[in-house]
Amino acid sequence: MLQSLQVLDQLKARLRETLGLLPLARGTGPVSLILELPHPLASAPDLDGPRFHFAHNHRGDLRAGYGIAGEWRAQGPERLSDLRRVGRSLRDTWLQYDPDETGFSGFGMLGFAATPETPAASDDLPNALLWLPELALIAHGGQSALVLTTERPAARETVLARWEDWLDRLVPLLDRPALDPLTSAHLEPLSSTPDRDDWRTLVLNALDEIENERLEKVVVCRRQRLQGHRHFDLDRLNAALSYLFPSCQVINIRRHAASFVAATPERLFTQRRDRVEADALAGTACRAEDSERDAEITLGLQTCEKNLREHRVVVEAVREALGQCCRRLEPTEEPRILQLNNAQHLWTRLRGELHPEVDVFELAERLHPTPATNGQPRREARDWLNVNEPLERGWYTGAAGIFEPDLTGELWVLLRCAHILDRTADLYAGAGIVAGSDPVSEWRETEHKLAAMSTALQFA
Ligand SMILES: C=C(O[C@@H]1C=C(C(=O)O)C=C[C@H]1O)C(=O)O
Repeated sequence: MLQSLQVLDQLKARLRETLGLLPLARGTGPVSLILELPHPLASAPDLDGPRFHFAHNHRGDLRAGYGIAGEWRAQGPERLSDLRRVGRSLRDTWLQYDPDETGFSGFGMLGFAATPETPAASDDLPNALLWLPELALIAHGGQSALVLTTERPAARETVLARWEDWLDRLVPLLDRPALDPLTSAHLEPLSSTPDRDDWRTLVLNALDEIENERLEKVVVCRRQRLQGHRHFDLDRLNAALSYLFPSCQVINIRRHAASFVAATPERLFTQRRDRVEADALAGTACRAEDSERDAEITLGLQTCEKNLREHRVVVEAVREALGQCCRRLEPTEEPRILQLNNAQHLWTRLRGELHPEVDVFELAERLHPTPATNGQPRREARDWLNVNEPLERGWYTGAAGIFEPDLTGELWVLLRCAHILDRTADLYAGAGIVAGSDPVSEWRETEHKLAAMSTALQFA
């Protein structure tokens, strides 16, 4: 506590010293002040109000945003080009002040629902959202910083008061001891949409489309509602997900009362300058406790014609999409295996060098949705799902991530996720259907995928 009070005093002093550098009264557009934190940051605390949180345990990366310095919403087929226009004007006007020479800059969140037409499920999450937080935390490579952002023009005294208030709320929580674990809780399974029988019909209908060559692959999904006996604690849930899924991106987005949470293994893409890397992840098998059995399952996945076909469809589509915005593509490697504690997947990484001016909005437009979560051909699969899937996906199979002021960044496919309010969690999972798929094993596959979130929820 004493330590955090000292840090608070130091940061406030640094804020007063450096605020004068910022041209708050001149021009328009955001301005960010980046202040180094004296200690490494292991987690980002929750504060009341809107927040987003991205944490990747294996990489040691953490980005969190609180409050709203700016936000832009869009919906419909032009949603990403509409947000791109906003992004471009941000790029031209967003000023960065990094007096501690951390090398970090301000950042924002870009996220969107599975389809451009999906109405917002409630006012929790709009269809597509570009969000600049007022306060942000970043930890990377053993270094951490805090970023304060405001729109210009702004009065110096008002900005100082607001930013000091953020520091008062956040800094005392930074060296809070880790939470003691709770006993694991029983979760009551409520309804599944579709239920088992309707799932069978849905998969058989999809197989008909495939047999009649109208579709090559389609990904169908279900929603499982779970009820806990205590309110789910989002900090504990983040910690449990990061521990159980250290190679996944743990995402937590809250605008109002409800939270959207995911621990996703699938990156839509990472863009750094003119380099891009994207994941093709499709083809799934379970894990086994016994290591010999587990190795057999892995081998089975690597040699299963149905899974390899399902995977190839995604690799080809991602490669084609990247080909439209890359001047050079690296040769495609053989699929490897991505192992999670509840499932293993066929995984291919694709890399390329982008044409100038390509940004996260264009990459998102070209790559999303991949056939890993939608199907092939893209348009036909989406139309078929619009008519046949008995639920709104909302942000499940949409994408979310971080964008930098130069409009590069990284987006993740929103899988292994739940929409959480108080004691109720709606979990989502899907499975790719290709010729040879079987409704019973595809249902089982969704159970394994749902287990990612339900296991962590027991400790939240
Ligand atoms: C659709 C989901 O996962 C996707 C589908 C996969 C498959 O069908 O094998 C594997 C990974 C993901 O791309 C999900 O987790 O809900």
